[in-house]
Amino acid sequence: MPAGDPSAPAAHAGHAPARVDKEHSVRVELGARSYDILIGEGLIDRAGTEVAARLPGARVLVVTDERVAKLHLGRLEIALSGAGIASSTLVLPAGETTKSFAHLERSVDAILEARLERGDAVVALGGGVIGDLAGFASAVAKRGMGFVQVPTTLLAQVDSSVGGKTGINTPRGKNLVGAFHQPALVLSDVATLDTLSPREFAAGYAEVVKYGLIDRPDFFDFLEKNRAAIFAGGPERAEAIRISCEAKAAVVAADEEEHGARALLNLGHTFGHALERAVGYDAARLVHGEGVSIGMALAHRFSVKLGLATGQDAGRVAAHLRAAGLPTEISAIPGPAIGRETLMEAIAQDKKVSRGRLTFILTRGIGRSFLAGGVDPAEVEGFLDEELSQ
Ligand SMILES: NC(=O)c1ccc[n+]([C@@H]2O[C@H](COP(=O)([O-])OP(=O)(O)OC[C@H]3O[C@@H](n4cnc5c(N)ncnc54)[C@H](O)[C@@H]3O)[C@@H](O)[C@H]2O)c1
Ligand SMILES: O=C(O)C(=O)C[C@@H](O)[C@H](O)[C@H](O)COP(=O)(O)O
Ligand SMILES: [Zn+2]
Repeated sequence: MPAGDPSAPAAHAGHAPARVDKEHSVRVELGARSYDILIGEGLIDRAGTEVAARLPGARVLVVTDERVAKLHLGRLEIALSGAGIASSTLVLPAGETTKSFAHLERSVDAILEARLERGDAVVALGGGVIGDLAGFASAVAKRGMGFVQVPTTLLAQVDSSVGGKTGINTPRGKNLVGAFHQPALVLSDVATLDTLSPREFAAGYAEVVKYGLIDRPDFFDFLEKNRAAIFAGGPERAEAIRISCEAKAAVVAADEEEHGARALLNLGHTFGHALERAVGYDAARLVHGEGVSIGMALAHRFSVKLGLATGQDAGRVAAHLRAAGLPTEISAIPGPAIGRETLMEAIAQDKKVSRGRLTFILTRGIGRSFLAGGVDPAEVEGFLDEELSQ
């Protein structure tokens, strides 16, 4: 259940992480816009040479948040200047509420103030909030300029830094304003995860589990066997990041702008995004990965209710998420109770709604998720009433 300050630093699981002896590289195949995802220890120190190799001559604006700036910005700035890259920096407040029009305006203004040209680049150093916001700023400033992701949360390393979805929230819903804009490089320094709070590490793990639940049952088995090692920072952590990136890269390569199969990556998000909006994006109550965890548990239980999946599979999924310290019930969210109408209103704004009809990602079992269009709102309401009465 969500509890405590999501940004309180602590070494998760209290273990000294084993060093990863191997780097991984995953390619996102998008023709002329293909790019590498580099995964390994200490990669931030190589950021200057890796950026210069892909964007020769570019100057950069680094966008980060206050927490990440204190922990990891210095090394990035040294790496950039060491490679002869001129940089300026914008430091924004940490947290989901930074994905706003106000901070988009600040970010674009910083790009213009630095007199960056279209061939220059924005470098996002941080979690998914900074990646989504800075990526969107780089998509709209000068109608699109260079963009590099240096993700520092597990969630960003396995999901948000890959695939080019950028955007901001509005009070009416999550990510309702945005653009597809692919990075030129994703540089995932897994050592940055050592400073992440246990709560934020667990939140990112929900998106890792998601890939197993979509269509990789073997990966779900791997996660069941290796969860403790992943949380302790062993080599299995980088392995799980690599497999997650491979899974996402394959989906994105097949359907970059979500005309079909990419929507499977939204497993758990129809409910999850509605919950995030319902709490006003208040991280003290719920962060994105926790919303996805509850949403995936709900999607499995909803599938059981519709006669599609077995209670045994839904139970196995919820048990794994709970063992990782993640919430699986709406009632686990602290604070005032959330009403069915609030959730239905948010669900009606979901971007997968087509001609007024709801689309959910449902499942026939672990690793057997599918897109279900035309879901009856009355079925959803009945299901939510059951869930909210518990
Ligand atoms: N674009 C996509 O495809 C995509 C995919 C998944 C999620 N998202 C979005 O990503 C966002 C969530 O991202 P997130 O979970 O990374 O949240 P976040 O960016 O808010 O980061 C979580 C917290 O961790 C702190 N932090 C970041 N790196 C740290 C580090 N190395 N050490 C210590 N603290 C650190 C941040 O300051 C913040 O307080 C949501 O807005 C979600 O909608 C986007
Ligand atoms: O990359 C995708 O596609 C995803 O759906 C990944 C999700 O984990 C992520 O939260 C994404 O931002 C959701 O996108 P949205 O289109 O539902 O806003
Ligand atoms: Zn997500």
